[in-house]
Amino acid sequence: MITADEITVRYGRSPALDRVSLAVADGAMTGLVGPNGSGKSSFLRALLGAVDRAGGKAFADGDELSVLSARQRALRLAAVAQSEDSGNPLTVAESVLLGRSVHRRGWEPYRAEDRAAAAEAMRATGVDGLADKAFTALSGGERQRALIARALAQRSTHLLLDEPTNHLDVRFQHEVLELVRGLPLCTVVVLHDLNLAARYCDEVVLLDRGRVTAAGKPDHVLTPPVLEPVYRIGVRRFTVDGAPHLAFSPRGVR
Ligand SMILES: Nc1ncnc2c1ncn2[C@@H]1O[C@H](COP(=O)(O)OP(=O)(O)OP(=O)(O)O)[C@@H](O)[C@H]1O
Repeated sequence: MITADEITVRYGRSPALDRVSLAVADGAMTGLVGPNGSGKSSFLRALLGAVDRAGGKAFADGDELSVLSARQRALRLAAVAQSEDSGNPLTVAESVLLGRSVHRRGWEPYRAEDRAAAAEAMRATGVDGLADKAFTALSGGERQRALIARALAQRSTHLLLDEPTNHLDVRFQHEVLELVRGLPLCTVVVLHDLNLAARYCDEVVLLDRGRVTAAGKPDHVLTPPVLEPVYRIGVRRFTVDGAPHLAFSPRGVR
């Protein structure tokens, strides 16, 4: 379980996140949505300890994240950031195996179970056919799937994904989220595509200018009256396959 309690992040004087609280249950997937610059990535960075918090606390399974060592934190949280280093000189298989580093002590060689976990993660994300290809030679979508494979190979109990569907074609967008939703993990996923959030997330948290504007089931959060003032665009809502489906109209803003 992830619990964030009034997290505040500042870059300089202005707060990028202002007392943001949320809870994600085991096995559940929470979507973090909101306009550009609303603080979504900053929230993930605050959980990961990649930015200093100006206030608040964050817990994974009851343990305060800021007091854990980097290794202890990595055993709990696996992450895929928005843009990851593209200068990686490794093959896909080697890159995915890096997710197992946290399970090794010092310079110990990888064990059979590390290779098995990496192979399973590559199969699950459909990059097993690319195992020997250089990471730098991958397309944007292939690279994204390899990064997700690396995070899955880590076998942490919680997963943080920053726009994991970026660069993915429509089929893989759905496949990746279907896959992630089916994992018995506690997942926070930043999504720009509100229709993907509606379909795959158990809960949605809407951020606006660093604050939580709405939170709850997609059905309750992803409504025209909630979304229109935040995104300042007209929103119409339909139902497709039992999930809310939104259409946007720049001229329709109320
Ligand atoms: N390293 C930084 N230094 C200064 N300001 C920053 C830094 N990183 C983010 N910000 C600012 O903090 C605010 C929140 O940024 P953040 O990247 O968390 O938003 P976001 O919701 O993830 O945006 P996007 O949807 O565009 O990725 C923005 O105003 C941004 O300009």
